[in-house]
Amino acid sequence: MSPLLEVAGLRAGYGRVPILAGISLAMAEGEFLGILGHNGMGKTTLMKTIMGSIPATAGSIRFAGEDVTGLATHRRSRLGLGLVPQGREIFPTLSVEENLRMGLAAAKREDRALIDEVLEDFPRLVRLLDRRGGALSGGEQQLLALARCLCARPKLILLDEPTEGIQPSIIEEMIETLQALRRRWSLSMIIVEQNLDFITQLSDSVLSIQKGRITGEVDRERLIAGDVAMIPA
Ligand SMILES: Nc1ncnc2c1ncn2[C@@H]1O[C@H](COP(=O)(O)OP(=O)(O)OP(=O)(O)O)[C@@H](O)[C@H]1O
Repeated sequence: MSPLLEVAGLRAGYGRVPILAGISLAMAEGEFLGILGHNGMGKTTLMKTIMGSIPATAGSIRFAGEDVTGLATHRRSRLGLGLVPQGREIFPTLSVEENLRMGLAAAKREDRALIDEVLEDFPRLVRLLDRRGGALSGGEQQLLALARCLCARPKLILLDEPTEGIQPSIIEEMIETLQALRRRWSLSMIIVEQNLDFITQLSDSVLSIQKGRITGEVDRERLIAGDVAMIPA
């Protein structure tokens, strides 16, 4: 079976500054792939280039059997790519419910029932539907960003540093939510993280990224042992 996502020789950067130096990776449908790397190694740039908000300067991105390298972001969304961005980017003055409606904009059909289905996996958000996004805790905002992304029914979610600045109790809840979503929906996910425990619990395999290159697969036993000496800063 062909991979759901296939990235080959991908290069991208900001102006004349190259950041991604030829990234290649492939993942199957249903897979949860972790990408581990320190600050500034190019994780967010990779997510944005796959999503299309940063143009690729070389290489290719194939998703769900199509070459999407030159496609606009909204067209990639329609094909089933979804991004939960670093820093969450929820709308602070809109209510939780309104934020979820914004997620419907990327959906194939704008249907309130899509929101209700998503909320079944987010009981904490059901209690907060009328609250302004800006009045939620960081962890609640992260759950909202994930739920908003799910409203568009993505096949592949790109989850960029979801644990950044979030209290441990909500990180546990996020792990449980993601595991439940995985069981209930046919989802694939790329999880970009620095949090070893989070990435280990959720990923089928983990790649390390350094200075815009994938430097290899991280050994699972060493990950579980918390031994990250092989990923120098
Ligand atoms: N808008 C921008 N303009 C210029 N350089 C940028 C821009 N955004 C990021 N960079 C640089 O690109 C490099 C990779 O950044 P990126 O955000 O992809 O890293 P990261 O691995 O996601 O790390 P972090 O966790 O700190 O976000 C860094 O050196 C960063 O300073």
